[in-house]
Amino acid sequence: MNIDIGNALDAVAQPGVSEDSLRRLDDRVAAAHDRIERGIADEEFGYAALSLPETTDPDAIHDAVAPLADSEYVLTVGIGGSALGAATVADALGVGERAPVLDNVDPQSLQTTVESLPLSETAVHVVSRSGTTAETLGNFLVVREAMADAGVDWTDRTIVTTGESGPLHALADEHALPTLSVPEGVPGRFSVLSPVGLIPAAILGCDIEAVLAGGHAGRTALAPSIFDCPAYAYGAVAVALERRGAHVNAFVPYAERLEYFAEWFAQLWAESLGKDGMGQTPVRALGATDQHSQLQLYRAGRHDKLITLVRPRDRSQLTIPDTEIEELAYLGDTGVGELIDAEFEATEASLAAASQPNVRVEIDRLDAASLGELLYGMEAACILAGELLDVETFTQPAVEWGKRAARGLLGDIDAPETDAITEKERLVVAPDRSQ
Ligand SMILES: O=P(O)(O)OC[C@H]1O[C@H](O)[C@H](O)[C@@H](O)[C@@H]1O
Repeated sequence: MNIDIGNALDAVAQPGVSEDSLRRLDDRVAAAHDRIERGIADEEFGYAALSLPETTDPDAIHDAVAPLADSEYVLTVGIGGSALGAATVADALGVGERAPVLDNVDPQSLQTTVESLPLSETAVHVVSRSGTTAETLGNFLVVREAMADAGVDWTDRTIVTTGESGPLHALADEHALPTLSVPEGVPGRFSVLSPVGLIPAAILGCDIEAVLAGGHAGRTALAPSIFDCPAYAYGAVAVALERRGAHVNAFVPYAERLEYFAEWFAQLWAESLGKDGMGQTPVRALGATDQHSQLQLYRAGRHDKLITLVRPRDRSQLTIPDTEIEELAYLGDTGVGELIDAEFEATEASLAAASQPNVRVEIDRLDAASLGELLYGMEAACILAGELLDVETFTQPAVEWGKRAARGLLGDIDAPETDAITEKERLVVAPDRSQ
């Protein structure tokens, strides 16, 4: 993974960061790097995520999924960090269509998804670190019943990834389901390089060892200076720009198969850094599609954004055929990859010409190893950003508040947070239907 931060410098961008400020920030990055290395060595909560490329055992994953190797589809049932990683990996490796995800509780789409799957050829991967998340368990109970109704033995087709205890763990024990652990000390949004993110890809025959090898390359690339370490360069520049007014981070991959990656990044950035009145708001976009919609704002709107442009350097070859239409002659014999790269470079230049800060992130190609490296790099960038902002990167109390309020409303727990729902201020405006 390479990062080009040239278009974030104050010589180009407004807001921008001077090279002098970057050099000053580098001292803090060196201290943060020491802190992170200590956290990794001591397997501290959160920091332990950065050792996953070494601690995740791909053989244990292969053994656990072996009984499900005949599956055409893998349905992941989870939410947030327990779903986005699996979807991101499967999508990026080209098996996304065979790896649907239930990460919401919309009755209509739940029903449509379940009805559309050949349940006897579908593996179900239920993931919940806590084992208590209402959306996940509710969805799973619906899927389980649909399987039973279709005459499919759900216990033969279900694999569970969860914490060391909790209701999901108890259910897995009771039915002797193959079970893997969400690694100790790793919050869901940092767990992609573990069974949480790798199981669907493994069932569908992808090279999970290569994903982990890419993560390992990211691990060995960590270094105490932003001028030597792409992941830290990204995290540090994002923080420096946020301090100067870039409160939004628009993450724009120029590869369809990285669309889910932008979703995964959004959770990582928002849940980890959105604290103490700080944190960039992540926005998801897709190049080149969203050039034809959002780019207007990114170029001519407020100077409150960092635009992160992501692309693979090598792409598969596909040529646009020659045409007899004279006005389109320039397209004939051009690679589709060349076209999207031209769009990428034009967008980057157009943002710079309008002094809008942007950063280029490049991977070699969209394969398992580069994906692992990119995932790891963004996690390290986020942890570094958390250190520089001095926030609690690995907790999410604001999310937990809402979870407790909802469970209280459903009568599961006695949660004081639930009172806020009944005490909500109301000023309802409805159409006047009296005439
Ligand atoms: O894995 P679970 O315990 O089911 O949690 C699933 C998700 O729940 C919450 O929304 C948290 O904020 C997420 O970080 C977490 O990934």
